[in-house]
Amino acid sequence: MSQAERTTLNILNQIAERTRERVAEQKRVRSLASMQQAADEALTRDCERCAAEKPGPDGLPLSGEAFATAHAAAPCSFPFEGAIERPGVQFIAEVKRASPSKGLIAADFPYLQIARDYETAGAAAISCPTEPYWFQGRNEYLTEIAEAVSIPVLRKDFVVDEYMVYEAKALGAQAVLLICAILDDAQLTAYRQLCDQLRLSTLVEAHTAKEIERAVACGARVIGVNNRDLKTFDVDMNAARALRDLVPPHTLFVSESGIATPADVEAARTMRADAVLVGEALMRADDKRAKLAELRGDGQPR
Ligand SMILES: O=P(O)(O)OC[C@@H](O)[C@@H](O)c1c[nH]c2ccccc12
Repeated sequence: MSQAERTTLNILNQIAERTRERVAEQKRVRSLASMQQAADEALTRDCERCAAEKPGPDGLPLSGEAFATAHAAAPCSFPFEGAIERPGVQFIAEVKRASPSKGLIAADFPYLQIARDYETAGAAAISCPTEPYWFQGRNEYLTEIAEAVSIPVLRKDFVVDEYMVYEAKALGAQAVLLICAILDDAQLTAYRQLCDQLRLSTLVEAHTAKEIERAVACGARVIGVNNRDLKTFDVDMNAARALRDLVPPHTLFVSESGIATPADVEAARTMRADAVLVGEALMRADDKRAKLAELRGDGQPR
């Protein structure tokens, strides 16, 4: 697609279109089969870790058939979901250098330090954009962050191809964002099920009642409403509240974007959100731990 053709699309579709080109470029460098293998290896490493947490009667990790039986009875958990289903509003803190609506947010970008600060400050999970052109993200940030912290990491990208799901697993993510507005029903279901197989959680993002319906239909266990309309960048802090009741009771609910004050977090609490996804307000704060404590409304930084 030419630059001229691209500029006639809304920003979300521009990013999705550029992402399809990015995946095509990547596939030339590394095949789908090779990416699938890397994802499988990451899954095997997860299962080994999970087996080590279920030692046999002799205290040694289970192996072979004993492991298979124990694993079938109690498969590896989904740590991202475990982290945000804890009581109270949990924080998914975003490590973001730039965004299409705000341009450069953090000229100084010590991403590992930021991720560690979020973890010490009590964030439940980290969101890491890997989109290179509008968010200035990098796959390496995700891999390094996932190694540096023990809380789960969400890969924030514009998934438009199964390749990106395998890649998320290979990079070390525990969760993947799926945006309803750029995927059809068949893709939503296929990618969500693939995530299940790879033991990746999905945060399925909706912005309209119809999209919530589609998110539920694809089997989403975690649904997020983006308060920012990705087609216009307009932020409406009532977007999440307006759609909240359409989300079934046992589905985890995340209010995303525009959260900047303790009152915004309080609003999330009153709408029974399980988590908030916060980027800019944290990224602009010099002291991230103090800002998280302020947002949480519990005074002292951790
Ligand atoms: O920086 P904010 O306003 O706190 O928003 C964070 C996050 O919700 C936002 O980056 C986001 C949510 N969903 C997305 C989808 C694509 C790109 C970006 C997003």
